[in-house]
Amino acid sequence: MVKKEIEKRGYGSRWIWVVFALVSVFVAMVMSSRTSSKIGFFGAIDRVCPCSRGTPKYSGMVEDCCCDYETVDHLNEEVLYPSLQELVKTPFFRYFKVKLWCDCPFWPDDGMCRLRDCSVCECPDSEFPESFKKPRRLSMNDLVCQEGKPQAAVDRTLDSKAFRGWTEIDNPWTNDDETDNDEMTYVNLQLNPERYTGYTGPSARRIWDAVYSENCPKYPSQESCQEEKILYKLISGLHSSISIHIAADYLLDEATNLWGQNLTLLYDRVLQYPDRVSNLYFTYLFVLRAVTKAADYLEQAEYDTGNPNEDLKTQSLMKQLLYNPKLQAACPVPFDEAKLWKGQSGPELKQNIQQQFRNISALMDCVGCEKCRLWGKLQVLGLGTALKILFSDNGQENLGQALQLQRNEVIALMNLLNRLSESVEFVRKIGPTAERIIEGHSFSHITLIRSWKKILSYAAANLFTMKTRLSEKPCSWFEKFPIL
Ligand SMILES: Cc1cc2nc3c(=O)[nH]c(=O)nc-3n(C[C@H](O)[C@H](O)[C@H](O)COP(=O)(O)OP(=O)(O)OC[C@H]3O[C@@H](n4cnc5c(N)ncnc54)[C@H](O)[C@@H]3O)c2cc1C
Repeated sequence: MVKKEIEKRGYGSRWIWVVFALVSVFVAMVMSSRTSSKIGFFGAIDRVCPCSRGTPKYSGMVEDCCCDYETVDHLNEEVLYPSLQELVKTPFFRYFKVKLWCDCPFWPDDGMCRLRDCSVCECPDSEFPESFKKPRRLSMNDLVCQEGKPQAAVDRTLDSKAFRGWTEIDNPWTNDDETDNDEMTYVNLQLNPERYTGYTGPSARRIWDAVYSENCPKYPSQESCQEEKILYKLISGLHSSISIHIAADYLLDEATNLWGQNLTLLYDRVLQYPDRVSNLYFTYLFVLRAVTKAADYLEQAEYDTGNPNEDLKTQSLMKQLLYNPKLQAACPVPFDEAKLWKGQSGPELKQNIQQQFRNISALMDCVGCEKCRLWGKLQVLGLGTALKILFSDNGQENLGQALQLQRNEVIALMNLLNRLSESVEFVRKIGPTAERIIEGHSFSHITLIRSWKKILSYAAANLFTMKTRLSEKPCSWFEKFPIL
């Protein structure tokens, strides 16, 4: 009788639909979580329709610059990125002179100072030609010193060419005394790519906190003047670039030594904060402006490493880059430095900010991972060189007369520009895909879980009402269950 009554009222078929709907939601959830675990950080790129790009997220002028996002992307992809990739491989640009000691002036009692002894492991002089100025080869002790992480140690192997020194003039924006001394070592940058090293936790956090809170006035604050904002943006842009390199070359599986891209990290640390992306573009244009401003100086510099063929190639690559017609036409003045340090307080402000930047430079000696210290020092010196180029003419017409650069500064400057160019290219190429995957992924998860929870609580609370409503004249599922 009951069965007949159910059939007469049509409950049977309707309940089947309810069960079917619930099972579908469940299956969809399972499928989604499976897909996402397969997606993980990688591999999902093929699933995303390349046509659904929509309008670019970043458009218009890069803040405080004279060039828009689309132009930067285009110029970087077409001109700068390929040229810089070639340039940094040349013998002149691949060796960087650096003091790798952990010689922190701010917190001498930090436990990481145990790194100091390990970082300067002296090797027998007979291992290297005289001209190498005491380079040091990686020893087993070095590995022990990198907080147990071999990927954080710097490979000090050099090839058989060294170069002649340039003038040695101190950079007022940086802390290090760049003159040659026993503490300096030459590093082949090509053997030490900037990538994931496993350096994380309180030691890394302490450096960034010190950089931001102690040296960079908090931003955005209303009182911040233009120059202070610029210092903040330079540091933030550099920080974004470091994070992007970590994401682009990440140790996915330590057991199998598998390296690849970590899109979640890219999203979590950079992409989800549009200001960090725009600060990257700002820093890139700032450094590019310094390079183009010093074009005449850089063109005439001596790129002599004792290898005439390679040195000619370096000179020619530099010229191609500095006087590229596309660059000159599309973005002739990427950043206008003339508007800074104006007014009565200009000179004092400049001195203060110079001191702040010197502190940031000194903080690089506190970085508790050798490879991070290497790239941190190189890039801060690169920024210091850009600042020196942009702000050392004091309004003089002829920059060439006021400017004198060290070889190491030029190496740091061009390698920094290359790092930033790689980051801009990575964001352009991978950014939209990473955003779609991560945002779509979390959206589908959250939406499905919420729907599922709502259905269960709705069903529990309204079982009786639901039964009554189902017995009414059928209508659309959406009218019956507005929560869907
Ligand atoms: C000089 C230096 C070089 C390093 N180089 C490497 C390296 O080559 N390889 C490697 O694996 N690790 C490197 N590290 C460590 C790395 O930068 C991170 O500190 C580490 O991976 C831990 O990351 P986190 O998630 O705690 O956030 P962190 O990147 O440490 O950021 C700390 C805090 O700074 C803020 N922040 C983050 N990014 C920005 C930004 N772009 N602008 C403004 N604020 C920001 C956020 O509030 C964040 O919580 C380096 C660290 C330093 C200080």
